Amino acid sequence: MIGRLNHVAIAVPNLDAAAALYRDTLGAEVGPPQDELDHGVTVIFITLPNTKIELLYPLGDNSPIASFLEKNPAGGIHHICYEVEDILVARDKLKADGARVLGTGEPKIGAHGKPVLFLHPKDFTGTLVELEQV
Ligand SMILES: CC[C@@H](C(=O)O)C(=O)SCCNC(=O)CCNC(=O)[C@H](O)C(C)(C)COP(=O)(O)OP(=O)(O)OC[C@H]1O[C@@H](n2cnc3c(N)ncnc32)[C@H](O)[C@@H]1OP(=O)(O)O
Ligand SMILES: [Co+2]
Repeated sequence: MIGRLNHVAIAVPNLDAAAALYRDTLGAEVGPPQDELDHGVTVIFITLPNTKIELLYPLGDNSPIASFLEKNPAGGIHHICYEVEDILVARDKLKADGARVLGTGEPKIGAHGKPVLFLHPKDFTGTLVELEQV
């Protein structure tokens, strides 16, 4: 059901410092910051030859990454995002198999303008999974 790896997201305590590390030290193609109010994060995408890295920084009072950064003050890998062809078909199959879909259970529009959903990390070997319809 899942397709390509769309991105690996890393929560960071300092977005500018993380962007500089990827641009200047690692020589990667680093995009501009995007505020995603609906998701409570500011993101920067880093384009690699075979996938993307999504740097995440909290935005607003109820950011879903706030407690993650409290527990991991230096930052860390927050989620992985897999592409799916039909997010509702994928959601319904996963729910039928017992997986917990986070939030309202309805897709939201993600940073690429496409529908996304999140799956509980406890149901996926301790890894928060994002699905993005492509
Ligand atoms: C920019 C848009 C979009 C895109 O297009 O790419 C994005 O990527 S937005 C990214 C931010 N959005 C989200 O993460 C939404 C989904 N996340 C959530 O709903 C919550 O973060 C969460 C996963 C339900 C966790 O909520 P939280 O309040 O932090 O709960 P707990 O601290 O109580 O955690 C419960 C339990 O789960 C473990 N946990 C939490 N986060 C992660 C994680 N990222 N990876 C692995 N495990 C995680 C946490 O440690 C707790 O475990 P126990 O202590 O053992 O109970
Ligand atoms: Co993401």
